[in-house]
Amino acid sequence: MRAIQTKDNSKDLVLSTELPAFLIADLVNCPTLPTLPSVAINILKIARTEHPSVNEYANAIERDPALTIRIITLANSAFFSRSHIKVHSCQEATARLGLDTTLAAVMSFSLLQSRGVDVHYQRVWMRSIIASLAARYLATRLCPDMTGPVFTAALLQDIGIMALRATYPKESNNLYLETALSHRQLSESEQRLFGCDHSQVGAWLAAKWGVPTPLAQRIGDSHGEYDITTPDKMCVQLSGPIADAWLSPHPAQALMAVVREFETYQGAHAISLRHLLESIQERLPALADMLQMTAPPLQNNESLLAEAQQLLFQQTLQLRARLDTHQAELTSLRQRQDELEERSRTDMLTGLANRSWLEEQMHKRFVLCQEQSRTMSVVFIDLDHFKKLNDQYGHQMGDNVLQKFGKTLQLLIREGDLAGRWGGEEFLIVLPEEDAQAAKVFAKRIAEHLEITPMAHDDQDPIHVSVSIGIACLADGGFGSADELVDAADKSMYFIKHTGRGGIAVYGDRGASVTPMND
Ligand SMILES: Nc1nc2c(ncn2[C@@H]2O[C@H](COP(=O)(O)OP(=O)(O)OP(=O)(O)O)[C@@H](O)[C@H]2O)c(=O)[nH]1
Repeated sequence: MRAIQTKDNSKDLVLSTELPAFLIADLVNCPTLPTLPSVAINILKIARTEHPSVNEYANAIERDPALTIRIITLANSAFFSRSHIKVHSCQEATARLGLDTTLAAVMSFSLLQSRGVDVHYQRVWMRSIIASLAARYLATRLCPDMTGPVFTAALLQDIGIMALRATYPKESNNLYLETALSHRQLSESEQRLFGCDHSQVGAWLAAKWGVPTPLAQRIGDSHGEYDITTPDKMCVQLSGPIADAWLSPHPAQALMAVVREFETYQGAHAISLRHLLESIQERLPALADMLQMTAPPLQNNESLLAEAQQLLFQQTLQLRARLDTHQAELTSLRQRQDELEERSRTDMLTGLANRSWLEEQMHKRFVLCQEQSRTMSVVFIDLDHFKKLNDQYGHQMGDNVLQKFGKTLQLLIREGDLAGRWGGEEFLIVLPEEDAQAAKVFAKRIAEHLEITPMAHDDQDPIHVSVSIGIACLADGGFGSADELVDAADKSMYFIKHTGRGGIAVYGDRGASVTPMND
């Protein structure tokens, strides 16, 4: 890649556009590369001087009578003439048009005259003409001081296509005659074929002709990301898509896309789309005429805008509907995840916490108690003679008993307690902040409840179960882990099993605290 050096010695600017070396070599060696007639070259020379004047421009133009007539006609057209006062000399015309617009008019007229206008050039130039009108309108709203330079850059933004067509006629034939390609797609295809697109080639060509560097730079910047920090650059960048929309077979849709792009620009409120379209409409015939082109049929701005607005509205509705669907999907995904998490913590038969969740919680609570010097008690419960119950009434009845017992525990615990199924017919309850005595009171309540409440019925006959309960309190022993605490409660429970079942034992306080249920 090579940076482009300009001949612009009046300002120390270097064009920040780069072209691949092979492309520069091909362009330089191309015998049919677009050139400018001497009148245009002279005007460019004047443009590069420190203080170009209207007189100097007019003198240079007057050497070409055909060009002079065109410039005067343009100055008298509705485009530039608000009053009905006609200008008659090239000097008056140049003064009315301004130096930038005169330069743009001279260059585009010269280029079109030297090339002849085939169908493709007709299309490209019509785009440029519409773009220049759009850019001019935008500039009057966003950067009024830059109206002239913006207009000129927009009009010349596609000259790179002329250079690429001349240098690569074979490749260009397929590329540029493909009318279905959008300008953005065209630019992408050029990138693939030539390593850069026509905006950069245009900047190179302009620099080679000796146009002032800022103008060449604006041509080079006409594509790419919108730069909202430099309104003059953005006016040229936006002008292309507006022209594309104007020329599109579906202008409303294309215009809607432009509106969307507008919305991202904070100065957009200063722009009325209706006025923009009206301004293009009003000025297009005169400019097209000056360049001996046929302007496309007039648009019905009212219905175009109405259609674009309708489409925008529909699109917004569709977007909202899609958002709602996404939101609903997200909510149901979250619900599903919550359900899955809940399931992974729950014992399916009883609905209590399962063993793994109990162990995890025990571990966490144990560490917390140790850090904060707090206590907790663990109550280990085993249903007595459960095998016999299964044998006598069947496994299903055994399940019913376990379920009912689970519900009973849930009923009897307090908020903050944690009840779970340790496995089979074994249950564990964690009582935070409770000492052994309080845990024993709780255990007794369970036992008493079981005495009066059957856990199932066989026909009409109530089925009662008794339980063996072991208790361990963190404060009562030197427990090194949550497992050791559970183990202690388990051992106490086994003590009851071995001494006849249906009782409560507290770890570390054996003998004295073995409590039969009917105590
Ligand atoms: N219905 C049913 N039975 C279960 C379930 N899980 C374990 N059991 C049964 O519970 C019984 C436990 O028997 P044991 O460990 O001998 O204990 P037990 O019969 O209660 O005797 P003790 O504990 O000494 O009073 C076994 O027969 C298991 O099959 C379950 O989910 N559903």
